[in-house]
Amino acid sequence: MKKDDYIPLFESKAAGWRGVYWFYAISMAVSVSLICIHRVMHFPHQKGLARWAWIGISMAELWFVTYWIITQFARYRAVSRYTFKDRLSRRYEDGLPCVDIFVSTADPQLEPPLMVADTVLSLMAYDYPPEKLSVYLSDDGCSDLVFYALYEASKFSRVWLPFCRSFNVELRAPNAYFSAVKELPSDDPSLAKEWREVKKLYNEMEAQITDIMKLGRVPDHLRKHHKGLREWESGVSRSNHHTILQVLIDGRGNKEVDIEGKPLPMLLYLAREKRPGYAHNFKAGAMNALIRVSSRISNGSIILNLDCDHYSNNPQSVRDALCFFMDEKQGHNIAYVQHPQKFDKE
Ligand SMILES: O=c1ccn([C@@H]2O[C@H](COP(=O)(O)OP(=O)(O)O[C@H]3O[C@H](CO)[C@@H](O)[C@H](O)[C@H]3O)[C@@H](O)[C@H]2O)c(=O)[nH]1
Ligand SMILES: [Mn+2]
Repeated sequence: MKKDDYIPLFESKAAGWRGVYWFYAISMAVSVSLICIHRVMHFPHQKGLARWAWIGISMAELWFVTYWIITQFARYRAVSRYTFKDRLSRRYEDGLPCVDIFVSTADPQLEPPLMVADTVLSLMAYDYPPEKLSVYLSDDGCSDLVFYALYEASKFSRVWLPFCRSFNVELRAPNAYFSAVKELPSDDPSLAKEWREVKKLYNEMEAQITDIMKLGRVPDHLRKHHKGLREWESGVSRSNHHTILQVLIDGRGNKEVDIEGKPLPMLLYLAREKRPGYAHNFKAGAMNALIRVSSRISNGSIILNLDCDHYSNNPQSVRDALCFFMDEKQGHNIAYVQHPQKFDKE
């Protein structure tokens, strides 16, 4: 590409509402200056407690002002960023990089396995070539309940991914989708039929996972469903166990397909080895373990990291991030992209 031919994959524009920010910043700066003048004018000339109090108050104010100035560095030139995914697709659709997605969970009571399954499904359903996508779940709680939920999610993905694709579903976490779309979304008979079937299967999965949670264990008749559950037969406890690594969907060779015959992304479960007396370093330790494991399996050049309670509400998120990394001019300076977070109201 010649120098002048450069057409960016993203652009940054000054964020809106800058006038409000400058009004706030300037009025704050003026107020702070007035406080300083006031302090100097009221210096207590007599030694004693009043002077020490003056010194204490002035020091505290000085530190607050210093902290405030530092925080303004991140705010005074706020920008909004816009990506051009159509350009990304035109230039790189056949050469898109492999992406490894890391999700972490740590406690099936605090982070319900059904929620973990929803999050994982929203990631598997990204609008991205499935053979280039691998989803890894790290379970620091080392729970067979979580493993079973992931197994159910792997089965449900075979209908959920084609459904999202065919009807261009925006919210690809099934729970969020079915909470938002409570009635039949249109009178198109093919959509109506498929919607009912997919919702029925989702409700079955939900019931199955809710039942095992109530029971507190995976019952024997379900343990037969996946050989991975045998890993829990040898006295595994949360803080003392061997490594459990299970491939639920092996994306290699496009052997595993959805109900439309399209390949599925890879899906893996990892409970890293834990022994008493060793520091495991919480989420950071889990991410390190996933980097080591994924480097031997899919070794994607891009890593996307989410907590299990952060489902993806935009199927284009991976492509958005790639617009930053793959921009010919500015991409070399970018190592990290943070997506905005939204919080669902309870
Ligand atoms: O031993 C642990 C403890 C936690 N986690 C996971 O780490 C994530 C964050 O932990 P949590 O206790 O839920 O922290 P939050 O305050 O909810 O999360 C915020 O704060 C964390 C710590 O700064 C960041 O890592 C998160 O991305 C950020 O959303 C969750 O997915 C956990 O499952 C583990 O994998 N192993
Ligand atoms: Mn959390």
